[in-house]
Amino acid sequence: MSNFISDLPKVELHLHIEGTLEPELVFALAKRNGITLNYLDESALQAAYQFDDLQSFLNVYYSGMQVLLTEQDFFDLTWAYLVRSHADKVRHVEIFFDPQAHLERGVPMAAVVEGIVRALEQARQQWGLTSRLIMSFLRHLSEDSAFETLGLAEPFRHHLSGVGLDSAEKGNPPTKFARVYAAALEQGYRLVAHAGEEGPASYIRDALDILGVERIDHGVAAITDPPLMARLAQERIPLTVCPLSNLKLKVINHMSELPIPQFLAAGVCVTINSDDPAYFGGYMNANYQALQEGLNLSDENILELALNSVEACWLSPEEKAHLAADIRDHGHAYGVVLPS
Ligand SMILES: Nc1ncnc2[nH]cnc12
Ligand SMILES: [Zn+2]
Repeated sequence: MSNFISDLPKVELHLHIEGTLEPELVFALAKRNGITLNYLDESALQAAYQFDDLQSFLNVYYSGMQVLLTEQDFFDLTWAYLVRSHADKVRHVEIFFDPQAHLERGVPMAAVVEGIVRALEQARQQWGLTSRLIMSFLRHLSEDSAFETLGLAEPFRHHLSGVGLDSAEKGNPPTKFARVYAAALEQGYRLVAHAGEEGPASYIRDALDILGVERIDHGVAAITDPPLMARLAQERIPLTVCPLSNLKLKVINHMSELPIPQFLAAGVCVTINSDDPAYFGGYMNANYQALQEGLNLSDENILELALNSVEACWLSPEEKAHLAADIRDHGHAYGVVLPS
């Protein structure tokens, strides 16, 4: 691991907290909650992490999270992620959670949100690691279910910065959630959505034009649509790309295929993130490192990607300026300087 990457201050904008559930914690929580698992041990579970596409991953992801039942479980899950992220020099994180995947198992919204928020608050007090929380709707479920979830979130509204859209993309276009997004906007939520991961570039357009999102999660399919690329660059609409995820889910066959150099050259505000790091082979440092090696990126490119994440995040302008200065100082210490 290069020191330039490992010591670089980072911002993570695309992270599913349920996707940070490491095999070790699956077994510990199963034991605590009296749940019998279908796997003999941690290595047998890890061996199941071979995916052909997004759906094959989602099957394992939804099955794994069944060990999460109590507020303490969600605290422990989130805290374990924050410890790893702090070690990776992550200074700010915007976290997705999937309430419907817990509500349908009888876990109350309060246990989920309060457990996550307690860990986020502890990280802020202990390390100054800041965060935002984004409630994601599962796009394979109905519009009615998304509306019901939005209603159940009302008592926790003050903990939630935005809403997102995830799960199986193909066949579940953004248009299905147009009315839910309009209602969320009305309630003051910021809006993001997964689009153009396995789905077409037209889903990215629809997420922008019909849902009104300000940021696209993944968005790699934009590379197939030059006018869309020009628009993303012109409007500086951020893309939260997840390199190891794209590789593991076979969105690309090799890291050298990820269009990061093209996005940077076009002036798109592209960012690097870990998505579901327990399943895809690494957290933030591992994603930056695999990307630099696979694409022969310069340290200047890496610095630009880190600064893009600051631009794209939801901190205040003052907090952003402070973090960007720390990132530029880190570059200076290594002789890596970008025009401001
Ligand atoms: N990469 C991903 N795409 C869609 N839904 C997800 N849920 C968790 N990870 C996801
Ligand atoms: Zn994701």
